[in-house]
Amino acid sequence: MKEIKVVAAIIQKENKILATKRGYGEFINMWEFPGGKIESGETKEQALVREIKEELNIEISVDKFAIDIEYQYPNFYLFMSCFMCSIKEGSIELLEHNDGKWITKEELNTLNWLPADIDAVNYLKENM
Ligand SMILES: Nc1nc2c([nH]c(=O)n2[C@H]2C[C@H](O)[C@@H](COP(=O)(O)OP(=O)(O)OP(=O)(O)O)O2)c(=O)[nH]1
Repeated sequence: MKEIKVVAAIIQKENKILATKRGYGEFINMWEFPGGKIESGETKEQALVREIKEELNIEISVDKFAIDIEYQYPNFYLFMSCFMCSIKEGSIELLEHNDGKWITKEELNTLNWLPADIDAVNYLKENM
């Protein structure tokens, strides 16, 4: 079974976090935390900073580890590390997603999240 290693950014601003909607592929129109696959030679933090620049055109600071998630999808096994982040510079442009919104803890349950993200959503319900 193929394994993929991904990093995801839970970007916080005041009491909200950023959710983004996938704009293409197998999971189109489901909500996620922006991020992507770790490339060889990168640390998780480096991968996250690179992915967020590519996807949202902002500079982030990676502030704190949040949660590690493992999830078996039908065609791959996912390892995903999530970090609490904040915006250092720039304003968001959705370069790869088709929607994005700042949501409160109470709104977490209103979105159709990728299945692996349920653990991160539960983490946020306890920790944001
Ligand atoms: N970025 C991100 N990916 C997630 C989350 N939850 C989740 O199951 N994934 C999965 C979906 C993708 O299969 C994988 C992330 O890979 P990716 O963002 O590079 O997307 P992709 O598969 O479209 O990659 P590519 O074809 O562009 O190389 O992890 C999440 O919250 N954020």
